[in-house]
Amino acid sequence: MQRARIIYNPTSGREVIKKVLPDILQRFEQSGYETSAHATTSEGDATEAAKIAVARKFDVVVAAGGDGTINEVINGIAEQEYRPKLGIIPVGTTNDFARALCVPRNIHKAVDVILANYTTPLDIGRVNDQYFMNISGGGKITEISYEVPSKLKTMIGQLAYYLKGIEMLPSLRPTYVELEYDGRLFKGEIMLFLIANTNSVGGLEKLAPNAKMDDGVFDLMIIEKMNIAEFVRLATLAIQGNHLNHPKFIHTTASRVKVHTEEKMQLNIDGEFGGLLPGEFVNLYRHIEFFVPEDKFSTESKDE
Ligand SMILES: Nc1ncnc2c1ncn2[C@@H]1O[C@H](COP(=O)(O)OP(=O)(O)OP(=O)(O)O)[C@@H](O)[C@H]1O
Repeated sequence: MQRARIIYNPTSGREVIKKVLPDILQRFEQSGYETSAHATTSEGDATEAAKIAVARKFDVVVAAGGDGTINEVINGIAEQEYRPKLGIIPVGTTNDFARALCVPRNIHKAVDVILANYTTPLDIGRVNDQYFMNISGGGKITEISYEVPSKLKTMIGQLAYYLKGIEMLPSLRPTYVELEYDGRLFKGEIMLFLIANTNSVGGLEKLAPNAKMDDGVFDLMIIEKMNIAEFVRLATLAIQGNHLNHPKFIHTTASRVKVHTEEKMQLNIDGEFGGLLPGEFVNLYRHIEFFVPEDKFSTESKDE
């Protein structure tokens, strides 16, 4: 019998997961899984719970929460030799991973995806000793999201990020960086750089429209020094997907990126604070098997 471990964050999003957990457990049991659940207690606990699930050789781990929880679970699995298959139940404030994986935000439909039992191996990013699924980056603007208190996030959701973003804009300033990527070099002042593994970044689905999760490369985006008015204009273009030809927007792909900075620059990993740069980003090719909807993924992966 297959064994599944559900790691859920009871505080994610609007705290709905707690109420539906018995139903979810029952659905897994009815599908033939022996299932147990772990409620996370604090920051980092999902990583520990995932490591324990690996040690106990669970066949399937399900991460139920927002992007923060899913990132923590990935951090518990990615460095291990035995890696259970990973399912996602998105119940967070931001669910960029789920969007990238085409996993529905309806809890029962997300469970349907897992129980349909179709998986595909996807790339995972590593920077220094941390892992990310969606996006990493640095620059003054990326220091926004984790300054939003989590209470506020639960109350007003996504809007909190935008309000905080607007408030932070005047403090946006360029930083000098040196970026070495697949043997090439960029030197200069930038507003921010982003290293994306998926095309779903902070709800901007057209930011890296061609990013694929199983090609072994990141989309590297560099926004060169500009004034705030220009930056706001570029951000507006990005929402519509019309930013790619902007003269100060550099867009390329790379499987390895090394970043050096002279002044302190914070690293953002999947929307959370990830320590300070320098850093080396490595794409781990098709590293974890994810449950995904077959109709959205099967043709894509068969071609390659
Ligand atoms: N019991 C808990 N109480 C408080 N915080 C917790 C608890 N369990 C986990 N956390 C922390 O909450 C953080 C945010 O959770 P999560 O990402 O699941 O939800 P969210 O904040 O609603 O959504 P998102 O991160 O997508 O915005 C996690 O990174 C984790 O460190």
